[in-house]
Amino acid sequence: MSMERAAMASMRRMSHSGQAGTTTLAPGTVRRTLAFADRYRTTLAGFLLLSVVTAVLGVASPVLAGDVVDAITAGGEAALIVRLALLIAAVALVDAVLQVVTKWTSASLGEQVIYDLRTRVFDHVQTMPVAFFQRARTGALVSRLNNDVIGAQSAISRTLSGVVANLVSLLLTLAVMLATSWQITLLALVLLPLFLVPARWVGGTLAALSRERAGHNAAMGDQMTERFSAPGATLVKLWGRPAEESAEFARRADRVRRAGVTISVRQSVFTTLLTLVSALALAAVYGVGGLQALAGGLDAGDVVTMALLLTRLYAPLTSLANARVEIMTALVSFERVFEVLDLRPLIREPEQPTALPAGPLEVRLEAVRFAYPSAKEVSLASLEEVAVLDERGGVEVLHGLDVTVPAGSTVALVGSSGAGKSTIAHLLTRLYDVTSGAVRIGGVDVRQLSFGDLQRAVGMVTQDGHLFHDTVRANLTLAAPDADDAQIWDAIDRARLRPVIEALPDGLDTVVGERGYRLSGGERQRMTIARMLLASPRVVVLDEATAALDSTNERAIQEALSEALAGRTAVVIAHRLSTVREADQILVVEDGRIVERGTHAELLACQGRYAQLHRTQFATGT
Ligand SMILES: Nc1ncnc2c1ncn2[C@@H]1O[C@H](COP(=O)(O)OP(=O)(O)OP(=O)(O)O)[C@@H](O)[C@H]1O
Repeated sequence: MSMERAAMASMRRMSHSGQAGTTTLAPGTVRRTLAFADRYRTTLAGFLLLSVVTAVLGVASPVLAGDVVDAITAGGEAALIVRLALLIAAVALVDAVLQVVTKWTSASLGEQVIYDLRTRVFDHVQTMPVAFFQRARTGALVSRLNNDVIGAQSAISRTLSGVVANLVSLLLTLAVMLATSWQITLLALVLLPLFLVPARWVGGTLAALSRERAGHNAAMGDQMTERFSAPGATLVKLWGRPAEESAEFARRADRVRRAGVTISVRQSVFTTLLTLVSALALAAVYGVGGLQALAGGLDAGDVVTMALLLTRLYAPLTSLANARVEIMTALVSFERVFEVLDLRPLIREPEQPTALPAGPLEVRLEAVRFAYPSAKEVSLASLEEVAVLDERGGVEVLHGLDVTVPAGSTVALVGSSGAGKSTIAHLLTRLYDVTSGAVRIGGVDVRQLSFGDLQRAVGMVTQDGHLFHDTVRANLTLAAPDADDAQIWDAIDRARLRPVIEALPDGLDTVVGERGYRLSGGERQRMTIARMLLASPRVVVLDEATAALDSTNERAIQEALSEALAGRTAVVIAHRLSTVREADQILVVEDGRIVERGTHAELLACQGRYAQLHRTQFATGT
């Protein structure tokens, strides 16, 4: 590698040195990183062996070149010169092959580390409770999976192996140089501070600048994802201040532009300086070496060898000078990955799950008390992008509920906003676990069920009817992947959706959802009903839409639901009078307690809270 290229490579490494700075690592990070690296020890050992062989070949070539010059000046035999030339060619050939093998080894190692970390983080994040996703910023989470994982692999594939390879190359070069001419070697080393001082200074300032640039880029990314999502863009159109949004974006883009120019200029000044210093050192080698050769203290070949070796001295030195910053940066990435892997999921699957009984299932809440978990229990400050986590939480929202929903019957939950109805629904589906008491399905505590059994037994239909950016078929068969077209159309018919799906450009294969074909609110709701019908759970938890639907939609949904709930145990957060009237039992929830229970007629007769709600909330219902 030429000195200039080495300097450039070293600069590139420095400008990537993002977050190191003065950061201190969590205790144990180094130990854990080494423990993690241990699984790659065979590949690492192979890589290091290759590095040693490459280093030996690297010094062999200058020594052989010197021998050629000596053979010429000594007026020696032609056969020796040919032999030496062939040897140089052989060294170059072996070196070329080893370069490819080394690249292959380090690339496989690096990609393997990325693969291992990525799949581990993804699998782990999937086990996190809903509360975690409600708090973490998606951008921060995605960055953890992308940037930090790549940063962490560089700790192993580049830094760990790079440091050793550079050290081997440096020591070998120095040894041969010292053996050839200790005076010239000392001279080359005296020039070293000229190399190292600017290298460290620029390394430090570039790291700070890169950090600042990364921060602004991340902020721009966040602004774009938030503002350019359909709901965000709508909000800005309706209420936002586009001029201020633009100014804010332009301010950040400008900072990125300025940081970019400064980084480039500093990099180029530094590279030029390095090239200059190495050229000066080369001049010194030729000058001092030439004079020594004239005085008979050195062969001409040694001068050539020294000059060639000098080009191999500074590259590993510059890399090693910045190794600390690089290692710290990579370790910080590792630490950030470990931080996510260390989060213990709040909702865990039992090791020995209990099986559910066959047939219709009773749902029972026994002395259920519940407080939403605090941020500390479910989240990380760095993923919420706040300095410290919100300490609040833990306030009890359900205060000792006892409810029994007999198998096959429907219970309607009514009450004012914030009373705790959705919270009850979350507990039935184990999006959260009770703080005390128990939720039992078919007599089994939900915490004793396997996730698969619980998911198959309890189906929740939510208000928002979220659809993935995928085909109608994929969205419907989410919980029933084996369903055939006949079953899918049957569910669509029962959800009163056939005309809607038939009118779509590609029928069942039309892409809907986030960026696909838009369905209306009522149509989306019927999609979720069709999904539930296909999955056919024995218990249905339903959060009725609060939004007023037009009468056709309303009737279609009502008919679909009545059919869907028939024969199943159902807990419905009711917003429509018709649902409430048809329920076998109505529970009035207020302030986390059940204040009244009975049928529609019974509750109206007692002229309490339900009667009041009936007059206000359900007055306009059908
Ligand atoms: N994720 C959460 N973290 C902390 N507190 C929450 C969370 N979700 C809801 N709460 C609080 O729990 C209480 C009950 O809320 P819940 O959503 O169960 O009410 P609701 O009866 O379903 O209301 P609505 O009819 O408006 O949907 C409220 O005080 C609410 O602020």
